[in-house]
Amino acid sequence: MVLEIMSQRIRVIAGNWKMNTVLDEAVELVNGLRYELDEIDTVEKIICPPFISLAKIKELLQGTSIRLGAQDLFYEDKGAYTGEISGSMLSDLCQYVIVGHSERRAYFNEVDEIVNRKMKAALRHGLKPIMCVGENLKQNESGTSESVISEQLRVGLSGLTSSNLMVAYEPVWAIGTGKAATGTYAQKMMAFIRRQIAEIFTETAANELPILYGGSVNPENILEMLAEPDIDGALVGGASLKPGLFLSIVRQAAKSSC
Ligand SMILES: O=C(CO)COP(=O)(O)O
Repeated sequence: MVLEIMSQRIRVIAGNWKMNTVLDEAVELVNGLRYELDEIDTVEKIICPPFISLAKIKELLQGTSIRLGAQDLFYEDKGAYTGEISGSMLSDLCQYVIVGHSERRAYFNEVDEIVNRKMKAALRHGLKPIMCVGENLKQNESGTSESVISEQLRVGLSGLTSSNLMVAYEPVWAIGTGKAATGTYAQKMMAFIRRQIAEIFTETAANELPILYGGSVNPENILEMLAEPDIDGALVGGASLKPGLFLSIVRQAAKSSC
């Protein structure tokens, strides 16, 4: 029964380029990836470049199976919010948007209430949000990981009219450190996340919703992650900037598809 439900979820590998690549470099990176990535059809492949490259990359990806995502959005639709980018601006450029990444929570004071407003804005504009949750090192060491994540989910997902989204579990201590969580630990946390989602939405929604692991994912550890029943894919940072590494991760994910 569990296996049957699992097989209904798709494999997803998303690349979060963060604040890397000027336009020319972004074009070069996409050109180095798109033909080979396009051929892999059992994985949902998403790249999330900086805002300024989205329009150009949209053109380069036209007619391919590679999806485009933004790294953030603002919760208002338009107006006097200097520097911000709204869901309405993104909706004809990309299909996905990362919301509540731990770097935004840490450096830009994005509290759960803001994450929630951004989730609503994304859904309002037909974008599929990838909502990030995860504990930091201190919370991990003090044994409060589950309560931290539970609160992030409860507030972040409150009042949503749709569960057409993904969740990324990214333990902050594993991001950019080269120290990925073990598959066993990530599975434990992600099974917990799925149970929380069942309570917030429904059992069916929880079974259908892809949950991705993020934090030092590379070609060496991707299979360990994907062998776990509640890990449907990965949100990849550093390794998504290297075409060879990203392709290797996606290829392995394709082989591990049910
Ligand atoms: O933050 C991440 C993806 O959103 C993970 O980054 P790294 O893969 O570089 O650890």
